[in-house]
Amino acid sequence: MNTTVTMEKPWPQVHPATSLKETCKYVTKNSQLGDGQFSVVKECMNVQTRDRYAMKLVHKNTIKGKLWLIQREVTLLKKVSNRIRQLEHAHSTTRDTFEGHHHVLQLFDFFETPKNIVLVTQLCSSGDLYDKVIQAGSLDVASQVKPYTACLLSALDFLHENGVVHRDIKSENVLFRLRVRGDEVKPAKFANYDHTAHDLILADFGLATELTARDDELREYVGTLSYIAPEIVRCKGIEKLPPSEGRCVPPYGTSVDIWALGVLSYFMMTGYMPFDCETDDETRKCIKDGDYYIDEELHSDPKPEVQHFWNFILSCFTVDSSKRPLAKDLKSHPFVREYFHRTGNQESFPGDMQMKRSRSSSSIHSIGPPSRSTSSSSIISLGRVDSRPVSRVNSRERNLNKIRETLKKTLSMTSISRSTDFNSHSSENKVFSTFKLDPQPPTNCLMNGCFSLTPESRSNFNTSPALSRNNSTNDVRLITPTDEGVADLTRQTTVSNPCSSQSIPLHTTTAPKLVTTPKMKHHATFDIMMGEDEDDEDEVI
Ligand SMILES: Nc1ncnc2c1ncn2[C@@H]1O[C@H](COP(=O)(O)OP(=O)(O)OP(=O)(O)O)[C@@H](O)[C@H]1O
Repeated sequence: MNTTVTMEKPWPQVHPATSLKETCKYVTKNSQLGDGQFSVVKECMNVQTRDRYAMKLVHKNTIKGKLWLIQREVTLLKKVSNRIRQLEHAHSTTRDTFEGHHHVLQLFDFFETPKNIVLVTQLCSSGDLYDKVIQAGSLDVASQVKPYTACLLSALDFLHENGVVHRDIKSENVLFRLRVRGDEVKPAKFANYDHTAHDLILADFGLATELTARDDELREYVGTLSYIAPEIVRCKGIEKLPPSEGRCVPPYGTSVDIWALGVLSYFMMTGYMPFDCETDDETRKCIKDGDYYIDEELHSDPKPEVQHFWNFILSCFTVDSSKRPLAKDLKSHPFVREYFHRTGNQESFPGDMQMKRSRSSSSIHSIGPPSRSTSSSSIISLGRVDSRPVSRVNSRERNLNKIRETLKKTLSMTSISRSTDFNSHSSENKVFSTFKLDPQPPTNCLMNGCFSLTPESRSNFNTSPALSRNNSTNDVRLITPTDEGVADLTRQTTVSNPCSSQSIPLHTTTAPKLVTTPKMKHHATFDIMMGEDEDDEDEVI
């Protein structure tokens, strides 16, 4: 995992003109960080602050009729990000090793262009957990599985406390952020676990939803098959039932994320999925029965952390969701509790002796490493969306040992010492245990989802650009052709990127287009470089 601390402020060479002072302008790299079913994600830079972000571009054509999905994602990310900032401003920290709110993807800005809905988020360019597990074969239980699980638990606790259920916890949605501050490097004496856990970010809120009072009726069949809880499985086909019958299906809540966390921890530990079978129906049956594959050799490993792991999994895989522990309860589980400040109330968990064995283990379970879940493998069978066939997440590779031999790399744990007692939780080790959120959002960021910076000028993504701009009441001057900053910017055709020696093109049409609309505000200037895609020609807002 590349955890290089990046301090430089590369790419665009914008004239430090004061006329750009209030302009929020982004340029993107041509290459993609990733893509999803509806979106392309690119690295971008605010040309004024030089802070680097991820820019998720959701092409409007791809979400026709499903705009509400993006609206929901933005609403949730905005709520969560606002809450994170509140906590930051209040200097609110716990004595836990991980601050849950630091590990949830932050939204910095969002706006709409004629072609795209654009989300500017924290940059997580250090890979994802899926790749980390696949490359290693499986992760080290003490130094990796435990802290990653604890960190995710902390993030889930934060989300659940704030009424948000993620519904798509999986390794592909766990990213590692770009480090932006030099002082985040942990001194060796505290590095008794893989400190990339501090970079871990839970992303993709595409299926997340808020648990309002109304949402005690969460009965949507959503998620990714390998990770869904039994109560979600029971919602399959609910949209085809008459309403009276549909209401008889028990609703679900935040505990679906706890189940998925169990699946994810299991995947980290073993490199394969607990419930996957040859067919989707078999997988669903195993999930409903809580029938997961147990490797006898691993299960009988007497190491305390391994035994604690199995017990943790057992707790997460409690089939009866009303008995499944909450995130805050699991923080005191022996598997992860060393990362959390101890309170008086210690949750009791079932003892190892009560652990049940998988009844059908190897005969039906598919224990090959899973193939990357593409976005289309997320189940989205919501009433208002066309049901799509559920594709399987996992490949059925059987030759586990061969693949493991090929893929397994020796984990570099040489810097790991085991001397620190994290139970003592001195404020001293806390200093190095989590990070300060950075970069701060640009002072002129939107956060109101419109074309202008003014809160008055709100957009619900359907507002026409002209209307949105007209509503702006911000007293800013218009860009004129003689605007020094813009002129400088637009004179450039390429900017050399010191990092990659790649040229970052800056288009030349910005200023003339901007000045043709008299009411357009200075703030509403965004340059979105879309790369080579013909449809993605430069956009000016
Ligand atoms: N903040 C980020 N930093 C770096 N890469 C990112 C970031 N957000 C997303 N990505 C990359 O882009 C991919 C797609 O992002 P995301 O999952 O949010 O899009 P999506 O359209 O919602 O996808 P899905 O169809 O899986 O729901 C991710 O798998 C990841 O590789």
